[in-house]
Amino acid sequence: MNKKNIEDIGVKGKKVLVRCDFNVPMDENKNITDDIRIQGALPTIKYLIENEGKVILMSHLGRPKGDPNLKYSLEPVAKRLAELLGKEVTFASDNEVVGISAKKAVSEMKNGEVVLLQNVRFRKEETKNNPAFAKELASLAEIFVNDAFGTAHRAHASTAGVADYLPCVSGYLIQKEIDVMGKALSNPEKPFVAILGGAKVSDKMGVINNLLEKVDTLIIGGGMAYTFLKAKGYEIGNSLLEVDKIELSKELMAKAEEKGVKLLLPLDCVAAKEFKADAVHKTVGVENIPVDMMGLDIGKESIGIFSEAIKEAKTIVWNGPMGVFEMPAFALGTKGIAEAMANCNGTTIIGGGDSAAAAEQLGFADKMTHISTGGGASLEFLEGKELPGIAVIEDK
Ligand SMILES: Nc1ncnc2c1ncn2[C@@H]1O[C@H](COP(=O)(O)OP(=O)(O)OP(=O)(O)O)[C@@H](O)[C@H]1O
Ligand SMILES: O=C(O)[C@H](O)COP(=O)(O)O
Repeated sequence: MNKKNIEDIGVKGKKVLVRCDFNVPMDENKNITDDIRIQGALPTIKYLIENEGKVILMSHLGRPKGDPNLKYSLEPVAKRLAELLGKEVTFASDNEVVGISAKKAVSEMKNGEVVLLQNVRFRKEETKNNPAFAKELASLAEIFVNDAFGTAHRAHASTAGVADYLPCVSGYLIQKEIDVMGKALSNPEKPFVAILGGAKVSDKMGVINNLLEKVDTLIIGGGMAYTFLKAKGYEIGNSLLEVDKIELSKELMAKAEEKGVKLLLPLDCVAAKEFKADAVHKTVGVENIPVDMMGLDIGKESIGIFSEAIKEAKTIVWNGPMGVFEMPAFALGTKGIAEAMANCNGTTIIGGGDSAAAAEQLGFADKMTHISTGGGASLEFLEGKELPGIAVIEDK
């Protein structure tokens, strides 16, 4: 993708407004439980500091729905960021985001200093992409850097609207995300294998449809596999089923055949009586799922077949866990796939969300080529959609 980035624009002495995605998980005591998105923003922030820009950061956190609810304050992020940078980060706590303290902090900034604004979703106008709010944000700065890949699928005031009033370039995080995933989609080294899992077929329809145009092998596991198995005529007991997607599953299987894409579905599964961590369970062939049980993970045979396909691949994209990995009894399938990816020689890309969390939790994260910081955004990217936060970045 031929977009301008921060190196294409002079930042020395300039006020630079940077949209990050600091939407990080926190526990009830407001401790950040995973700071991967803050870490992901550091290269851009460090570049701007080193090149003597005045760095004004903004982000959303959670969904406060336009109310200044302090449960969603970005103050803990300012603290963590300061620790990671080893440098003071001034937090402008105005509930109206662009308020007295933000304006004062920005007007007093020296080159290389960092200010973080309050959660942009404290303003109702943010998610409506209101031009007046976008203009207010833009009035703080001279350059807009979008580095919020995780929010690039939202056309909001701070992700897209602000670009109507300021020159807009990308940060390193967005650039890396679009470079790695863009290359996998447009010019993948073959064989190209995609693995899709997670709960719902409906969430991934567009992704399956787009990837069928590009991959050599498509592996489908997780809860969504049962709708495909049902479409093939298997009885799936109490497993997850989207009845209204059975026809579509048939169409997608027909498309795979027509395109010469090898479609792999589970051959066996770990079936349980209940959706519970300590539920009675056993491994059965998919043709033998008892009527009173539900498939909560792929079985060993499936792990073996899927791993073989991964071993041969040169490009692998994975989105969605193979089973209910949050419960140890049903995490082996997801672990097996993560392990096969970690040990293969190809380019390995994890499309964010739950699969990224699973790879992290299971200890394979540092063995992957790229783990996207976007959940919904990476899905839309894999669907082949143009993301509004990327569309606004100026072309080279
Ligand atoms: N066989 C199954 N039955 C029921 N739930 C399942 C099954 N397999 C996986 N899941 C659940 O699917 C959920 C993940 O689904 P989701 O579609 O959100 O994945 P994801 O695409 O990785 O996440 P995101 O959309 O955030 O990127 C997990 O919580 C997991 O427990
Ligand atoms: O976590 C995410 O996927 C992004 O930060 C976007 O958040 P949203 O779904 O609340 O817009």
